[in-house]
Amino acid sequence: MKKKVVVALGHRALGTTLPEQQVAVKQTAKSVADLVQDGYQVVITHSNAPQLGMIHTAMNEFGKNHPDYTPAPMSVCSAMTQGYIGFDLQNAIREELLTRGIYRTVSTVLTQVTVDPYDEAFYTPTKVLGRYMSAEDAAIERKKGNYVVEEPGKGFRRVVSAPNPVKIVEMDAIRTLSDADQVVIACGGGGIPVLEQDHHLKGASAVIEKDLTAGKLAEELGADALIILTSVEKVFINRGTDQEEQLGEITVSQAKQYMEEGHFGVYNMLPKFRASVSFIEKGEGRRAFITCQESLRDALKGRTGTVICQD
Ligand SMILES: Nc1ncnc2c1ncn2[C@@H]1O[C@H](COP(=O)(O)OP(=O)(O)O)[C@@H](O)[C@H]1O
Ligand SMILES: NC(=O)OP(=O)(O)O
Repeated sequence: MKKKVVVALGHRALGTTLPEQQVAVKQTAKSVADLVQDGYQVVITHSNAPQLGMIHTAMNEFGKNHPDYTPAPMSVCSAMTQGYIGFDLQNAIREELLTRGIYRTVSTVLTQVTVDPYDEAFYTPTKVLGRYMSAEDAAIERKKGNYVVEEPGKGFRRVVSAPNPVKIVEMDAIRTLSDADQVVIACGGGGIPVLEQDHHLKGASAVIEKDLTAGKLAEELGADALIILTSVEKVFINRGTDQEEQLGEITVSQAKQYMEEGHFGVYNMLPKFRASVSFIEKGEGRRAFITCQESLRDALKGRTGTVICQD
């Protein structure tokens, strides 16, 4: 039976603007095609914060002078990011696979993920989003009930809540496509956050941390490995000090110890460890890889990357 992997793509794999994205996905497609060629079943998820900021600004600010252009809530903009990224990504992967003589359907599943309305995150928004604003624009946002933070010397930015993922609504569809050996892009941007209200799913004004959803997706699929592709070949402990050290293969217990000791950025590297540890602890023989695209094949052969495995 083929091994199944969930690949979480970070900012570098996508770029930010459309021209950047169209270049970046070509390289990303090579990494994904390598995995397919090496015999893995691949399910992909990806970041979306810069794209969400851009789309939200376009939908809600530039339309002000056009009464026919109505604003769109964060959840709708999140759905747009899945389409905007999925379109380029699935076509780049399809093209790369065809170039290698591999015929495989690649599709993007518009995915919703439920969140808990009482999640603590709704009381303390942390996810920074969108363009830098002037103090005047920031005051207008505050009047609308939105949160903003000041980045000294740069300006103000929106911050939204980042609740934990609870349930992947379209999980059966993702599993069915993956079991049919198709390449699936799902849960983009951590999934469109929704609140379950009986039969109704109400979009939430939030952004789910994509690494946490990637871990949940890998758990639900019973994947053999969670691969988090980011901007570093290996993760550091004591980063930025003269004690700095790169992490190679470590156990879950070691990972937990480093997390407690505060070696990882709270909003960037820590979620990758939280996702990895949770995924590994919920099944047998699972591994999590944190590395960059260039090192992926070597990491899977045990030559590089930060690899977390069972104790
Ligand atoms: N201990 C650490 N080792 C390596 N990078 C770290 C560490 N702590 C924080 N980081 C930061 O995390 C970044 C990767 O996280 P993030 O930007 O969220 O990535 P991505 O978009 O790839 O998911 C690195 O570029 C680095 O700046
Ligand atoms: N949704 C999400 O976590 O996006 P980023 O990785 O771009 O922050």
